[in-house]
Amino acid sequence: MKHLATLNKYFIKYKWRFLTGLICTVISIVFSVFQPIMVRQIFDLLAQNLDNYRLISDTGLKGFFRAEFSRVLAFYGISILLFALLSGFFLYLQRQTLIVMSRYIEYDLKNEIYQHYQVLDLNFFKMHRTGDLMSRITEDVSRVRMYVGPAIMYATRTVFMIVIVVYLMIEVNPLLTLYTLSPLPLLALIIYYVNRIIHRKSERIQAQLSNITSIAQESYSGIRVIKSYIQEEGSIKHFEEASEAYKESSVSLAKTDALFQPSMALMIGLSVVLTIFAGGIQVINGVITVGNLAEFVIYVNMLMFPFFSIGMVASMIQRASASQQRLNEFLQIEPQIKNPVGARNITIEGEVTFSNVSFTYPHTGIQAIKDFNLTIKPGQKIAVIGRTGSGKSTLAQLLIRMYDPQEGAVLIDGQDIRQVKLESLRTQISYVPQDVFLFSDTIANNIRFGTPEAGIEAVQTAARQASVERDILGFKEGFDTLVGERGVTLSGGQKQRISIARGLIKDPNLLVFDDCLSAVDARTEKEIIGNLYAYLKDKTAIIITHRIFALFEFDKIIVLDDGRIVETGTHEELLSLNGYYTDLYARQQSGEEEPLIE
Ligand SMILES: Nc1ncnc2c1ncn2[C@@H]1O[C@H](COP(=O)(O)OP(=O)(O)OP(=O)(O)O)[C@@H](O)[C@H]1O
Repeated sequence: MKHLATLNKYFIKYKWRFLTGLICTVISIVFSVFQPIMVRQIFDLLAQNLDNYRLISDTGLKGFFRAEFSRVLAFYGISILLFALLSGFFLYLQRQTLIVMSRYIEYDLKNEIYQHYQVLDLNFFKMHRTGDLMSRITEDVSRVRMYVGPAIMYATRTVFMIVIVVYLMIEVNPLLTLYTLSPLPLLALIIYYVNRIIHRKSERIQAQLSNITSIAQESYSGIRVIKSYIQEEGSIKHFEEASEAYKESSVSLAKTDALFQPSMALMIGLSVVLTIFAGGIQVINGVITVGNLAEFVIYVNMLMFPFFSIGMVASMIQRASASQQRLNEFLQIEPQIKNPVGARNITIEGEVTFSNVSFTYPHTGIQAIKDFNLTIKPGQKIAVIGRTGSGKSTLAQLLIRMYDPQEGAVLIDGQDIRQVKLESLRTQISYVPQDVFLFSDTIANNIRFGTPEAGIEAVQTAARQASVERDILGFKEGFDTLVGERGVTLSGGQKQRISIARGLIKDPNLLVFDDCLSAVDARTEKEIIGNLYAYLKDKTAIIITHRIFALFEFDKIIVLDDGRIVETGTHEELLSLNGYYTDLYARQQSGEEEPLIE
């Protein structure tokens, strides 16, 4: 329960709705208890006067009696109807306030979680599975909503209903109250356990359903691989197995569900029988009236749902508490990469220094960069080359502060980037990552992703510089073509070039290209490099690559191996060293490695 205390801030935020909801609950209950009271009065009136009526032989008097009875019955009938309407109206208001409040809280909570996801650093996302992250914002929030909405509503209703009705019952006869209420706690207990079983089974079904969905999703995405390896049969079998498990669980849930309603009816029937039996004896003994007995039968029915909801609410609260605990733990995670106190803005000129930098990925313990030193002057073009896993991308990640080094510092224009405002740093560096990611949006919006204010001319220029404009204009909708599932399927090279255009449109002084030409053909690569030459004229650029671009005159080429610089120099200087670079160059030329671009 203590975990749910975090939600109190929302009850305070929506205090007026909350209070109105509680008041409406009480009013609705008060109006509803008039019904049994009036039924009692009618029964007693009839019981008291029926004998007298039968004894009257005078037809005129009989007619008068009957008319009088009809009038009284009509009055009670209309009153009961009126009170039922009023009770129903306030019930409506209660739902309008409390359930609507729970939807507002759900909205706030989802936003709070999403905002927290946005501030958390890369390390967090590496350590958690996407499914887990998704379920926080969907399942956990919806369970918590069940607490702030329905659970609170049912709990308040239950408390007030039990207090008011039991008070009225005791007023009539405490002993009969005891008899009548005796099966009800048992009912609450049974409901609680049955509910837990139902939820456990529902959760299993939910997990199996999402398994089926992922299997289907994966097979749609991988349909080309499935078909080319003739694995259709295997894929069908895999799906059938998952479906079978889902079916078994669903049938099992249906069986439990089927028991639920009849057990409820049995409990209600038991209570009514007990009331009539014990109450009948009390009536014969003259302790209570026939009206009281009728009144009690209605009370028992009125108490059924509240007792039933005790079990339901208890299990709702339990589940919400577990979910809120998960949410609290998550919301308390502080991002490791954040703005320090007194963070400064920076206007990047383009000087980059790695000073004795060592970095180990925290969750794997892999040391990717070891005592790394490098200075890049403003306007210089640097190539970082090295075999796979040598630490090239890690350098880029450190430069845009996706991670902080454990030792040493990364400086831009002489300032330690840990002292600079993150937004200021990242808006002035264009980073084109190795893994391209395009959003399900138009090509134009994908290009202007980091600069939403950019006009279509700027988008077109960036596309031209990235040598992708021709491809885009070839699509029917041009720059308005939708990308992804709802739109066209782009080739790997087209995606890479759109991603490059996204980096170029920012027009910063410092750019990092992380192996982002791997999927384009040699001719296009040459074209892009030609365009980049002009574009990068006064800018600082770090180009991470597997391949040697002999055409591009780099100020410095750095050869990285196992997180360390093993060779450094210009193309000619490195060739004269007869080392790793020469070897790579020779292999590229002989076609053993990827081809040399010339
Ligand atoms: N997010 C990560 N978490 C843990 N370890 C990582 C992560 N990214 C990279 N590594 C590890 O750090 C080392 C350097 O990886 P990095 O991606 O920097 O190499 P790279 O030279 O860019 O390789 P490639 O050319 O294949 O992209 C590798 O051993 C890799 O397994």
